[in-house]
Amino acid sequence: MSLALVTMSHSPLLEYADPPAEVADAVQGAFDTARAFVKDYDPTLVVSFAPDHYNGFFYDLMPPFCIGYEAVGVGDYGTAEGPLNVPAERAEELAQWVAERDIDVAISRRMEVDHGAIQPLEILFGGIDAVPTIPVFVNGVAKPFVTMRRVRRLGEAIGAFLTTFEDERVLVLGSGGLSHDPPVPQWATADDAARAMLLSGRHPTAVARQARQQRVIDTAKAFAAGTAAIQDLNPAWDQALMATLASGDLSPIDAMTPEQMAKDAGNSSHEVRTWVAAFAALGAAGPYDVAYSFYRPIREYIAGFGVMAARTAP
Ligand SMILES: O=C(O)CCC(=O)/C=C/C=C(\O)C(=O)O
Ligand SMILES: [Fe+2]
Repeated sequence: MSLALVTMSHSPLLEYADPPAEVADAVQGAFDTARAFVKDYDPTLVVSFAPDHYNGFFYDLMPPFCIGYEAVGVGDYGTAEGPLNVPAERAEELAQWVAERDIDVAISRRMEVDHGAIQPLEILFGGIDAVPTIPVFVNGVAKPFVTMRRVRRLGEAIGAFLTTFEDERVLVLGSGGLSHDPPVPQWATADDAARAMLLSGRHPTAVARQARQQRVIDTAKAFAAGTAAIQDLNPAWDQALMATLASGDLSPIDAMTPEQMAKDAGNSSHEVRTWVAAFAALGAAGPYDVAYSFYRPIREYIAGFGVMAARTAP
C-alpha cells in the first residue's frame, strides 16, 4: 500500500501582504506544482497534520495531539468557514489504533480549525470539503512541547494504520513552518488581556478578530522593512531539516529540542512537527521519493517558506 505526501508552509499573510511579484509568482508556481502532484495522485482520503493558533485550542485544555471526528473552519485570515468533510468512522478507528500503540491522543467530536489546517485544503483542492479529510492537530505554538521522538512515533503509528487500507489512495498533509517567529503571544510574556485570549479566547468578535489579524499584518510589514522586533528567518536551518526529511532517515530529528528550535528558528518553528509527523507517516509505507521541493525565505510572509511533495517509491 503506497502513500503520498505534501508538506507546505502556511501564512496568515498570503492574502494580506505584497511581496515582490517574482516572489509571489514563485510561491504560486510551487502551489501549482503541488496541486498537479495531488491531482495526478487523486487521493480518496486526506490525513492532515496541522497546528492551531489559539482559534481552536487554548490553555484551558491544551493537548499535544488531537484527532478530529468532525471539524469546523473558524474563518480566520479570509479562509473558509464551516464544516470539513471528515469520515467520522475512519477517524474513530484511527484514534483507537493510535491509542493501542501507546500514543496518547485527545479526540474531538467538534474540532475548530484555523488557517493552519484550512489553507492547504483550499490551495490543493479548492475547498474544505472536496476530499474526505481526517484532521490531526499537532500543537506547534503552546508550551509545553512533547519530544520530537513522540511526534515521529505519532506519525509512524498513523502511517501504519493508513497502510492497512487497500481501497484508498491516502495523501498525508503537513502544514506549517519552517523557521519563523510571527507575533503569536507567549504565556510567559503576555499581559492580562493576552492571557485571557490564550486561556479561552474562542469565537472573538469581528472587531477583536480584526485587531488580532492587523497586529500580524503590521508586524509583517515591519519585518519586511527590517524594523520588526521578531527573530529572523533561518534558511540554513530550514534547508537542513528539509534535507533530513527527504533522506528517509528521520532519526536525527529525535535530538532536536524545543529550546534549541526556538533559539535557532523562532517560536513558531515548532510547527515543523506537522512535517515530521507527515513524513514519518509516509515512511511507514516504505522508502519514498521526493517529487518536488521548493524553498524561499520570505519576510513579507514571516516564513521560511517550503513546499515538498513525496510518494512511496515504486
Ligand atoms: O491572533 C493572534 O494573536 C495569533 C497570531 C496568529 O494567528 C499568527 C499566525 C501565524 C502563522 O500561522 C504562521 O506564521 O505560521
Ligand atoms: Fe502558523
